[in-house]
Amino acid sequence: MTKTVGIGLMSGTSLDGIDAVLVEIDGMDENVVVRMIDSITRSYSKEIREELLQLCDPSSANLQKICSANMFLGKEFGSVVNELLEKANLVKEDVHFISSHGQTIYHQPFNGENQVDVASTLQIGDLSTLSESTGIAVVGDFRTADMAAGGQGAPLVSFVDYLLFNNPNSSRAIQNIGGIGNVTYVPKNSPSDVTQSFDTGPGNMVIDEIVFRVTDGERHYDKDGEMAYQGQIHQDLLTKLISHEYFQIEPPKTTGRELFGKQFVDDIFNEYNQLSPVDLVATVTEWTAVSIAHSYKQFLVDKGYEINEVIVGGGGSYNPFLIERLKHHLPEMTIYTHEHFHISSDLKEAMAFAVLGYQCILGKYNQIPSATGAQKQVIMGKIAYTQPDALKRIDDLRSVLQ
Ligand SMILES: Nc1ncnc2c1ncn2[C@@H]1O[C@H](COP(=O)(O)OP(=O)(O)OP(=O)(O)O)[C@@H](O)[C@H]1O
Ligand SMILES: CC(=O)N[C@H]1[C@@H]2OC[C@@H](O2)[C@@H](O)[C@@H]1O[C@H](C)C(=O)O
Repeated sequence: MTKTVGIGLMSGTSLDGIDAVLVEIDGMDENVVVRMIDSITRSYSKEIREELLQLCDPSSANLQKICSANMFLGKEFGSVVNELLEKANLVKEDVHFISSHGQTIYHQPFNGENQVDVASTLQIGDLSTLSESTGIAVVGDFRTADMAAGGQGAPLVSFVDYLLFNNPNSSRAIQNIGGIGNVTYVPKNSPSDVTQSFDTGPGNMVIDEIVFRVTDGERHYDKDGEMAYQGQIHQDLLTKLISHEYFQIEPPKTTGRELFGKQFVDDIFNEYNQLSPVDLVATVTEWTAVSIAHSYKQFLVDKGYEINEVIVGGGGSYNPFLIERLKHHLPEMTIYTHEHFHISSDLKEAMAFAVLGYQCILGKYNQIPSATGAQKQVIMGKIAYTQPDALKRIDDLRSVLQ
């Protein structure tokens, strides 16, 4: 093997499925270059999605099921990797490492009430199981290291956003619209320690849950914004949604299903049960666009941080209604999707995790404290292998590159 070959795995908060990308990587730190060779996406079946959704909610989660799902997902991730290798005509000996985000089932960025209830995060999908089922060394469980250094454990892709989008002439907001929305602000011509990052609020999470309920489980997202286009935005509901306390919190900040999950949608249905399904979908989609635009204004532009370009990624970038509304609310900025930069909006996070895992193996920092609120730089990730040849391939990589 002459080039470094890695696999990035992402299973995000939308719980739509597993993205796997095969990449070639050269250089490191600010000189890292990543090129996608192949990819696959495996959607979670309706049953698996429902099971995982239950584990994300403390009122329905069950300890035995969390324990089992951790091993189940390790195997499932392994089977996705093996399918990708087959598709690309490669064998395990051709790959140095896998880097896996894991499935977040709970994320608590702040300490709770008693001394045990500390800030914490849990991504499942056992690393040893994944390594054993593929024969390849695995890096995973990134978020805890950032939290151990006082960070919020997210957003982590900010490190890679900085490397990919830092530009001498343009200040950029790199906006992910997955289950949750998050932004990385990369001011023009700046070192990485001025990069800021935070979760802007809901991405598709609330839209998806509403679509699932109003279609009796037939659909789990608003494909191409079809429902939203047929609806009217309901001002009263929109005003209520925008007044959510999350939007007043100063960055760095992160959120998730704990705030914008089933309970949140229950409350909307209880109070606005007279609204038509399409009006509900139009209104929560508008809310996602408004929450992004307001966050930029409140936490960046009003503080003197100019934004010239917005580069949107994640599944929400395929919702034309959402993108139209974002353009409407941000008329002074040029809005692109990642495709404009020859990067797949869908697969960018999986690619980003491949880079984070690569840096970890090389003993290089892979996090930006100003983006997560950590007190210092750390190397995020844990490495697992179950066979000597898997270890040998990461040792070879280190001896060539370090
Ligand atoms: N054609 C489309 N039209 C509308 N929405 C779409 C389309 N394709 C994808 N989406 C939305 O994108 C979501 C998936 O986005 P993505 O895969 O970026 O999320 P994720 O990685 O799970 O989340 P996160 O980044 O929060 O961890 C789907 O659940 C759906 O709501
Ligand atoms: C705890 C957790 O899984 N957070 C996710 C989630 O999904 C989007 C947003 O909230 C972001 O903060 C983060 O993921 C991306 C990959 C990140 O860390 O950059």
